[in-house]
Amino acid sequence: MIRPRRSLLFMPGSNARALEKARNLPADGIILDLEDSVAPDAKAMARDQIAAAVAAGGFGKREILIRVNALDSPWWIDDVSMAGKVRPDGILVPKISSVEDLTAIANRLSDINADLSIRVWAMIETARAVLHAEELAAASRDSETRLAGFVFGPNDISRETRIRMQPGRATMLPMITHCILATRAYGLEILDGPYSDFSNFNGFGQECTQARDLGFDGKTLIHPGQIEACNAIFTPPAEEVALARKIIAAFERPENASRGAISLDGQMVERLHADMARRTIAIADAITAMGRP
Ligand SMILES: CC(C)(COP(=O)(O)OP(=O)(O)OC[C@H]1O[C@@H](n2cnc3c(N)ncnc32)[C@H](O)[C@@H]1OP(=O)(O)O)[C@@H](O)C(=O)NCCC(=O)NCCSC(=O)C[C@H](O)C(=O)O
Ligand SMILES: [Mg+2]
Repeated sequence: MIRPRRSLLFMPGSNARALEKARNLPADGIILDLEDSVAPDAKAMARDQIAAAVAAGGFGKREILIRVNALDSPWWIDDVSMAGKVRPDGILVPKISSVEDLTAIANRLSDINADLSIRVWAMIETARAVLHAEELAAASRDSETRLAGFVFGPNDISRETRIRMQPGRATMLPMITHCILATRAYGLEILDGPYSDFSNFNGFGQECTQARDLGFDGKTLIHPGQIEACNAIFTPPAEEVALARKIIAAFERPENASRGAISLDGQMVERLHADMARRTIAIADAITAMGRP
């Protein structure tokens, strides 16, 4: 099933007001954070607050992920145990660097008999994760890993590697493309990292457009003011959807039944374009079904 993931909004699990607001924000998904946005002495309170919020429900069709703490922290076992009980759509695990890390999470989920519907998302935000991106993506062939996709983490990458984050992201493009290729080779999804300068709407729009064109499925966000623009940029434009329907209709005509390539409005169109068109329509229909812009 195709699920729109244009916009996934992070919110600190310690911020009760943000958790309450989440139920009415037009993001495709919500990431309830226990990691970097929560101070060490607030971890337990945030865990309880997230558990209560997810158990209470009311998030509609929004995808709910819980970002647990990293495997080298003292909190991750309690975080994963809580997530296993309250059954979000998935958990997002920061600083995954090896297949062994994925196995540790899978084992913990299995030990607590966590529902199989809970998927695992890996943050790719260490040098080792980028270097091993293909190996990590390939681990999804073992269904026990529950791996659904990657979320790129530019801030931690920058912290560890000293590669600077710059407008246009020239410094990070090679690794971004490398990660996108790894996910697509194994049929996984990938979301872009957040844009921290949340009052810079121009810069944010440019980064969303770039993310879409690079092939990301959507972008993670840090402020509600980023949702609308992000949704608009990742929504297939009406003319693209109309063209997609035209391509499919053209291949369904009896005279084209045995043709691989046809001419449509002066352009060569092949069956691979019909495959792409079907995906565009599926995404557009899924967005419509969510009932929000
Ligand atoms: C960035 C913020 C700290 C800014 O907070 P604040 O100054 O309070 O914002 P506003 O006054 O503009 O807020 C207006 C209203 O919107 C609500 N709000 C704000 N942010 C959120 C949110 N993320 N989710 C839900 N609601 C939110 C406020 O409560 C106000 O509501 P109201 O009372 O009705 O007026 C703050 O936005 C924030 O904390 N953002 C999330 C930070 C976060 O989660 N960070 C972790 C993810 S990013 C990361 O970890 C990097 C990654 O791993 C990497 O390595 O790259
Ligand atoms: Mg990070």
